[in-house]
Amino acid sequence: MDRVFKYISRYWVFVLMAVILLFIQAMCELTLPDYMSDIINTGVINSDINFILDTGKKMLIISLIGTLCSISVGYFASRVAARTSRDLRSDVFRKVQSFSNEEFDKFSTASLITRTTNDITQIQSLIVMMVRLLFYAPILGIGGTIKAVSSSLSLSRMIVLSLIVIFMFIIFIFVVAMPKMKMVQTLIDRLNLVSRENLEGMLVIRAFNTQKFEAERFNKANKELTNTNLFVNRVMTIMMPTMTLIMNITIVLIVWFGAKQISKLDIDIGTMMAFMQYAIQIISAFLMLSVMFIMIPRAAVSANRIKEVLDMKPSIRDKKHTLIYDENFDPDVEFKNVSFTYPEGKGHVLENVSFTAKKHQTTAIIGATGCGKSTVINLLMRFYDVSDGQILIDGKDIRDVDRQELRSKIGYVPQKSILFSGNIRSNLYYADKNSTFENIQKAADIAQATEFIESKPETYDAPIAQGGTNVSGGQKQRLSIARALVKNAPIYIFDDSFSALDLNTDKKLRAALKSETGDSTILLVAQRVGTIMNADQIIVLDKGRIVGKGTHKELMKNCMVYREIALSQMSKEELDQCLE
Ligand SMILES: Nc1ncnc2c1ncn2[C@@H]1O[C@H](COP(=O)(O)OP(=O)(O)OP(=O)(O)O)[C@@H](O)[C@H]1O
Repeated sequence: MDRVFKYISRYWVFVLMAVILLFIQAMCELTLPDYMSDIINTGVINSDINFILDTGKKMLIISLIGTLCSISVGYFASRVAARTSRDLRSDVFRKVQSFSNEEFDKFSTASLITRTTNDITQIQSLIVMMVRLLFYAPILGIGGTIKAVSSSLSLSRMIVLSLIVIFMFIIFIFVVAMPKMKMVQTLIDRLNLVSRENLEGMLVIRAFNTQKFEAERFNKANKELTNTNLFVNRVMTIMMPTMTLIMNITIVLIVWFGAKQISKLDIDIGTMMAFMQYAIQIISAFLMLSVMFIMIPRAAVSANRIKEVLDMKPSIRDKKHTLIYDENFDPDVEFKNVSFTYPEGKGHVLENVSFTAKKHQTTAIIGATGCGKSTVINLLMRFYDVSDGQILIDGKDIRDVDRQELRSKIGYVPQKSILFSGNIRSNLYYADKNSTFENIQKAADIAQATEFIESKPETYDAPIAQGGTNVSGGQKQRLSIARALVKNAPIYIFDDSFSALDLNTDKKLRAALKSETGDSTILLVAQRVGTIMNADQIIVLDKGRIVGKGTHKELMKNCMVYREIALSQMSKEELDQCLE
């Protein structure tokens, strides 16, 4: 919670205003019973209507001031809470953006969403309560106690008794409900996770007819959350009526003992009436504090979850003094004895990988699934850092270079094409918002996307749905290739980016790429031999090790793994034909 208090302290002026107003409000509340006592003792007993009306007017004005203060406090409390949660949300968002893949692997996406939304809402509700009650309740409670004791010490014992009972009851509630309250956020995480998987995997779920299984999975998560919430709410539901009951019993006891004292002429009726109101104020103050202290642990769990995100040190960070590439940038990429193990993984995924991808050349990487092709790309993009060895670009270790600078030199097409909601134009300008439309058109041309873009009535303004669900897999790939090409980067990475293209488009695209991006270094990961066989250099990976390096012809002669892959996809005659 201390982290949250730091955020709140930015708005100390509003908090101070609220505290001043709360003080005035509490003072107003505390003086009202005195006037009530005067009305009874002087006005009612002496049948003095004018006194009753005058005092009534004063009470009305005091009530009005109290109400105005209360409204203003509500305004300040909401302002502090809303601004604090806005700051928290943007800091969490910014932090998450700085995460490398390692941190994403640690927190699930569902959990990060719950932390940014639901957890911060919990804190926001607590802040509103805290600003309103944390100062008000003690002022009211202490003020009420002073007034009650000074009006009747003997009746004050009733209040002490009642507070002891309430205190024990609250401890009971605390012990019973707290463990469940703390579980709620984790259960929301779980429900989010199942919902996300269900919505994202809807097609697979339908294809495999697993709706029933998924419904059961969802119901289980939903039921657990509902039951926990129900339990907590039931406990909270019995809390208020029980408290009211205790308060009413206290009032009855005050009236009973008070009546006896009135008959003995120890106190007058007005004092007893005022005392009753003080008792209500003291008990209410106690109730307000208890409700707040019950809310605090749940919000503390949320605050802790947010702190975990904010305190997470990204495993990949730029060095204090980073290098910048100059205008003589040489886009040669060199892997020098690179080995890599995933943070949560066991054993090397890449072992002693060394090769150089030269400018003006296409370097292809091929190998069986899971052999480490995408890992090579992930390391080059610095989504992860190498465990051993070095990756050099322009002769500089990429760990010494500013990450933004590094990535500005690379046009990257990921294995899974990702488009953003908007339209085709906004997705292509995503790479460079200052690009010219001619450049955009050229990129679309190279990516073989022009034909399908222009077949749409809105052409470049054709809408793209969230996740690019309203275009085909091949069209999505072409748009994401075009987006990378808009950058006019000195290095291009295509991570299995042609897999959804038909062979003809694949061929045309590669030809256009070669003629238009001739000066760049191209790294091409592929599963299809047809896609890479004309590359200047082919790296063959097998279980994270390089087992072959050379041109298609050379590898067909001297690399068994490559030959097996090639022959499993095409006949020898076809392969020879393709090369001619
Ligand atoms: N985030 C991760 N954490 C732990 N292990 C991982 C992670 N990502 C990949 N791996 C493992 O690393 C190995 C190499 O994965 P990689 O994605 O590089 O293979 P690939 O050759 O690109 O496969 P494909 O052709 O199927 O895309 C695999 O065994 C995979 O299970």
